[in-house]
Amino acid sequence: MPSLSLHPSYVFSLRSEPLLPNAPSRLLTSVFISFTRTSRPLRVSTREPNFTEEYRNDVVNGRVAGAGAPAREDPLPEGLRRESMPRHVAVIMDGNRRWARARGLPAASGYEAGLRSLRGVVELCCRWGIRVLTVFAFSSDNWVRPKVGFSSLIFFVFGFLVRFLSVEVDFLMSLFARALRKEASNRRDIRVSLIGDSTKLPKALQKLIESVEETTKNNSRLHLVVAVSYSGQYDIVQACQSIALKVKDGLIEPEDINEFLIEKELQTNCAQLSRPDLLIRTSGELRLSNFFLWQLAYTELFFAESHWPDFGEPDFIEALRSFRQRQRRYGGQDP
Ligand SMILES: CC(C)=CCC/C(C)=C/CC/C(C)=C/COP(=O)(O)OP(=O)(O)O
Repeated sequence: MPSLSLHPSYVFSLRSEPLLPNAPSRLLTSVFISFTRTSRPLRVSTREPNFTEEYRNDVVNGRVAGAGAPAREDPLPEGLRRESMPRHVAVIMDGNRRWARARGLPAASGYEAGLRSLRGVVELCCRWGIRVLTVFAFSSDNWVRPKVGFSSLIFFVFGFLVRFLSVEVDFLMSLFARALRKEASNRRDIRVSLIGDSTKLPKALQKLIESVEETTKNNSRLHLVVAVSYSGQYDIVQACQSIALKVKDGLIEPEDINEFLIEKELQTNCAQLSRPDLLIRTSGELRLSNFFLWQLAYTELFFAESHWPDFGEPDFIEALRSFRQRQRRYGGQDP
């Protein structure tokens, strides 16, 4: 549960688990340590723009990453059809803390349960031929959440107030690191990418991300994209900054700026992502919370009541069945 950054290159995590199932008391059971350092430069896109009509044609003709049918798939559950499955599903994994709070557990237990849920959804995407899964794991706005400090450490060492420590940021970072390490060693056919302002992440995590992206870059069954320290506004701002620099350097004129150019500079385009076909948000909240703002222009939205740790196969099937009923017009005429 508590997690400390005692040195910029080291993330030191302690996790507590209940002694007995459903018991309110918690004892320490495990310790995780991670280290290394580096920084990751922002990648510059060289892809052609893909906006609305062009983009739709690209998807239909299989030119967008994640488009086209994969080779190995399970039969689909009743009510789903191969031709009406989304290629790219994006998820706002909301409700982890509420799930934990409802059980008298610390926030960290909610995130651990959320990670288990994510593993289940990744598995289902692989089985059902969904090619891209983007998960909103940590918003640029989440940095204001509690981070453990020295006083918390003292409390912790003396065994007091353990259940009141809310050290979400560092814990989440160590959870990402563990999950990434596991993914890199799994040797499944899954490509993992991260989008977001990686310069804000601990150096050890930046290094790990770089190596996982490199190790998995040729995998093709599923592209799992984790949005960390990401927000839709951040993405648009960094795209504008990049365009402004090009204007300043005389590479383009202000009149050249259009939707294609902006889209080209977005981090999603740099990661060679198609736009999401379906966005799922769990936990009953009906908002976008600064996730993909540009990219959701023609995305179908589905809001589930379950908290993310409870989101399982039946919920996913319900979302996909709902997606199947939608008539997508991309702002154009009826089909
Ligand atoms: C490797 C990897 C991607 C791990 C996934 C871990 C995970 C489930 C992260 C979710 C993070 C997050 C801020 C969710 C929002 O729920 P919340 O904390 O705001 O919950 P609340 O709405 O109940 O307060």
